[in-house]
Amino acid sequence: GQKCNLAGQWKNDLGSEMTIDTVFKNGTFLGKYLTAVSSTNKTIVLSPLIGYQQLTDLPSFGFTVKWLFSNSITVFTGQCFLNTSGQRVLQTSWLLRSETQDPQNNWSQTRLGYNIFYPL
Ligand SMILES: CC(=O)N1C(=O)N[C@@H]2[C@H](CCCCC(=O)O)SC[C@@H]21
Repeated sequence: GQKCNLAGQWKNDLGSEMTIDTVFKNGTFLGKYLTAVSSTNKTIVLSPLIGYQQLTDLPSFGFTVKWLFSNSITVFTGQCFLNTSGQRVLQTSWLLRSETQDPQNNWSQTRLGYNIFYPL
């Protein structure tokens, strides 16, 4: 059985909220991401995500968010754990890739971070 499924609503310490809709039998899932922070000055809007999780007890996963308010993409990867109280926790790393018109700026367009998500 699946101890730590990704389906449901999640929040991280930045205050961003994520909803993972149905996890299909092959581990694919769809969802939505409402970020609380942005590297742009654009108005933040709910953005779609697509991902895969393994179908093990404490699954590894990956997903991609296509931001609808900025020309950038974030890819997340991580694993689902249970804390000592049996609560699900998502330990993640991410890469935020921004777009630049000038290839000379390519070196500076990828941000890396780590973040933990808790069930909402
Ligand atoms: C979980 C976490 O750390 N993050 C989160 O919840 N929001 C920020 C970034 C939002 C990017 C918005 C689009 C843009 O600024 O181009 S994705 C990684 C980071």
